[in-house]
Amino acid sequence: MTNQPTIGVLALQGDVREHLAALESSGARAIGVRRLSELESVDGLVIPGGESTTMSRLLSVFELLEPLRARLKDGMPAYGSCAGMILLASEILDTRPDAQHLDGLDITVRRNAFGRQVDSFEADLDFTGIDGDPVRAVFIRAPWVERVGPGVDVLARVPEGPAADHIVAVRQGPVLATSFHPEVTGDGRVHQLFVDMVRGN
Ligand SMILES: NC(=O)CC[C@H](N)C(=O)O
Repeated sequence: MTNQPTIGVLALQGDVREHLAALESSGARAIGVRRLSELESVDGLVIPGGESTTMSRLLSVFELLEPLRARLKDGMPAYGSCAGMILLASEILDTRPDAQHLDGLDITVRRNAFGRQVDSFEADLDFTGIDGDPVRAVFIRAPWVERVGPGVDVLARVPEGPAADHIVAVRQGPVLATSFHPEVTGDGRVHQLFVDMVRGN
């Protein structure tokens, strides 16, 4: 890897373009990943928001599920946003029985967790590892994290309101996940954090 890492965005479904742009702004070379050769060529991978059960089905259809599990097991850096967080988890609550997951993070997530109170909302988060202003977080039918394993750092929680204290950002070694969508706010700091993680890997 040169100082400009190549970072893929899983491009089967979801808001791929926004992530590609945010990664490029953070100094990475960004490519969409739809096939095995593309997956093999990247130094790290973003799994975008979208719909986790659909994406899990498409991962099987495109024959990327096992290769992606293998790369994660091998230590490839990854960042999952919303549906991407769900896919990276080791356990998913409130999903379909046939939904697959990638086992890249030792966490239990609850899918559509905020939906019982409100589908979508925004909040300002204190985010460990990101200095300065709070991170404006946009949640869209988002999951939250109900359990973290021993090697997992909690980076952010909902600050107030009915869902206060629920975990919405975590990191385990080279794998980062957020319940929310930093690619839609124009604040590049979460992508910058991930690009720096890939550089440091
Ligand atoms: N914005 C999102 O990625 C929503 C995630 C979606 N609710 C799911 O279950 O996959």
